[in-house]
Amino acid sequence: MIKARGLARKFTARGRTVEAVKGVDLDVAEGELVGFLGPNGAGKTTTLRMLTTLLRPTAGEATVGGCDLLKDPLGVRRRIGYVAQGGGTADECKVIEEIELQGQLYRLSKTAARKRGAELTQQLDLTGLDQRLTKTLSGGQKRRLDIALSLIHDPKLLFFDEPTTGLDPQSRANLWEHIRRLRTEHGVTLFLTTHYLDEADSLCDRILVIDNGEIVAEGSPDSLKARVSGDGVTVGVEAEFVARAAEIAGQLPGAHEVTTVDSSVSFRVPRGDTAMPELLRALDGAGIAMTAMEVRRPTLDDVFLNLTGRSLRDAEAGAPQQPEAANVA
Ligand SMILES: Nc1ncnc2c1ncn2[C@@H]1O[C@H](COP(=O)(O)OP(=O)(O)OP(=O)(O)O)[C@@H](O)[C@H]1O
Repeated sequence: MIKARGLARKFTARGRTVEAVKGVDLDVAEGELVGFLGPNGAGKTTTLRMLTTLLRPTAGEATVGGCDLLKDPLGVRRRIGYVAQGGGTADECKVIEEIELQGQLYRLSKTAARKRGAELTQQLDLTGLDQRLTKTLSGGQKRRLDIALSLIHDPKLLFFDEPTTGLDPQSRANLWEHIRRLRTEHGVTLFLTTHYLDEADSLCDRILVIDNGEIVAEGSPDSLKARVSGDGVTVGVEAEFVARAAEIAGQLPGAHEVTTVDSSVSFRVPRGDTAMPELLRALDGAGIAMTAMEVRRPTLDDVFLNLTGRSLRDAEAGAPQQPEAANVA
């Protein structure tokens, strides 16, 4: 569905050049739900705007929905839907007017737009809201309307920029369900950007981690977590046996970062669930009783920390500000 090679974009503002995206390669297969995760300013939106023809790359090439991005941008636009970060509805428009207008943009007749609009409003739990002004919708309803509008021409590939930014936890969970259903019930391939770790973790089959305009890791949430940091294990033993228990833990395959505090030993192993029985047996053999145990799966923040030396949250705080003016294509 998406194949990009060396996609890059520079911006020049006030004599300063920002390399927003530095030669990104990416592949998304039909039916995948792929997340583009990175802190503010990492280059997510710029990549998305290039892939959706809104911004011309300064280098690289891509095919999107089977069409060449540079040679056939119209073909790309016909095959994709795009939900922008802030949405695109006008406050004073009624829901039905937005749907009809969107249909017209894709050359649907008024009747066809209404028919498709009715299907989409039902699918996205917006039934009965046709006559409401969009400014009266809740954040979640507005976001679902943005999705409905992006699907009016029945695209099989949907780009979604920061789907749940600004939504309360309940609306976020509800929107995640709708996004999942787009894939499972309607066969839509989804490519979304997010800086929320839990969103990428819970929603996506595969995650591309981007930092400073470069992809620094890629994989399923579980494989990323397993590959980069391993599980954290803490076991409690009687204080007099701590040193010996630490020695035993350190001999487990792949064990690293072994530390002790009072009567507990902490370490990391590739798979905590399989290491625990082995550790239990070894401690038992040495006559040491385990008094407590805890296995913690690593988070995507551990992954980011391992890759970049910064936590994703710190990276957010230190994100560069966007210059005031730029030569947008
Ligand atoms: N029009 C522009 N002019 C100048 N610089 C820009 C422009 N658009 C983006 N940038 C810069 O390019 C870099 C990447 O920005 P981009 O918006 O792609 O990041 P992002 O990962 O989507 O961030 P966010 O999560 O905040 O949306 C940032 O340093 C940003 O300031």
